[in-house]
Amino acid sequence: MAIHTTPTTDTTSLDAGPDAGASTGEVLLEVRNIVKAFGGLHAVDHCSFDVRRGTITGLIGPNGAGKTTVFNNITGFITPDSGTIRYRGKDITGLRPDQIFASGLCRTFQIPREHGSMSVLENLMLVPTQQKGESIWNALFRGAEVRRQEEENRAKALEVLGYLELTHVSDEYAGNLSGGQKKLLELGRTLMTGPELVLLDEPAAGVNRTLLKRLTSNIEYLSRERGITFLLIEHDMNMVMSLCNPVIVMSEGRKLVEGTPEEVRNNQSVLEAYLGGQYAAA
Ligand SMILES: Nc1ncnc2c1ncn2[C@@H]1O[C@H](COP(=O)(O)OP(=O)(O)OP(=O)(O)O)[C@@H](O)[C@H]1O
Repeated sequence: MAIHTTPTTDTTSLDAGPDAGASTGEVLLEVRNIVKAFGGLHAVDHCSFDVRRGTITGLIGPNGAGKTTVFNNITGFITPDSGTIRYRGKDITGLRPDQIFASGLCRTFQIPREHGSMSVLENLMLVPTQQKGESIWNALFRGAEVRRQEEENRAKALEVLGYLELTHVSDEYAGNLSGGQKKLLELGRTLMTGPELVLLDEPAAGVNRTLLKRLTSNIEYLSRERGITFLLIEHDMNMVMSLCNPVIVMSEGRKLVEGTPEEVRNNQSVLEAYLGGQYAAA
C-alpha cells in the first residue's frame, strides 16, 4: 500500500499538529533488538524502540518495512528469533497472546476481526473481561453473581457503543457494518478491557472521511482523558502527522528515524526510504 495523504482542504482537528515533547513519560513498552526471519527474509532485523506512557506513538515506513511483524511479535502472535520485549518493566517475550492481552496490552488488526454473524453488542460482550460465567461451577452454583456480571458487562458494552456513536447499530450483525464502523468496533473491543496500551494496525485504512474524523478524535480523547497510550501503524500521513508524537520510521526491518512529526517530515533518509521503495516502483 502506498503512503497516503488525505485532502488538505479539510479543516478538522486532523490539521492541528500535536505538541512536541513526547519523550518525557516513563517507558511503558521496550522493544530491544528484535529479529524475525521468514526463511531467508529478515522481516524484522534488530529493531529497537520505546513507547512512553501517555503518548500516541506513530509507526510508519514503506510497505514491507516490518511494522506488522513487530506488532505480531509484541502481542505474542509470533515469537521473535531473538531480542526482548518488556511491558511495564516485565519481560513478555514469547508469552501467548491471551497472556499479553490480560496484562493490559490490546491490539486491533489491519483487517478487522469481528464476528460477522453476531450482533455488534454481542461482539463487545464477548471480549474476555474475567467473566465468572465461563466455568461450569460458576454457571451452576453462582448463577446470580454470573447474571449480575453479565448485566455489568452489557452496561459497559452499551456505554462503549454510546461513546463511539454506534448505539444505533447495536443489534445489527457486525458483518453488515461499513469498513469504518468495523474499525470503530475494533477500537470498542479494546476499550472493553480497560487497556493501558493499545496497538492500532492501520486504523484509517478503508475508513471514510467522516468516520476517520470521529476515530481520530476518539483516539485523542482516550489518550488525553483516559490516559490510554497508543502505538499505531498508519499510512495516512495527515493522520500520523497530526495525531502522533513521536513518529518512528521503520525501513528494512529496523528503526530508521524517530522524532517529532516535523523532524520526520524533513528527514532526508526518510524521504529516501520511501522513494527507494513504493514510489520508485510507482
Ligand atoms: N508469515 C510470513 N511469512 C513470510 N513472509 C512474511 C510473513 N509475514 C510477513 N512477511 C514478510 O515480511 C516482510 C515485512 O512484512 P510486514 O507485513 O511486517 O511489513 P509492513 O511494514 O507491515 O508492510 P505493510 O505496510 O505493507 O503492511 C514483508 O516482506 C512480508 O512479505
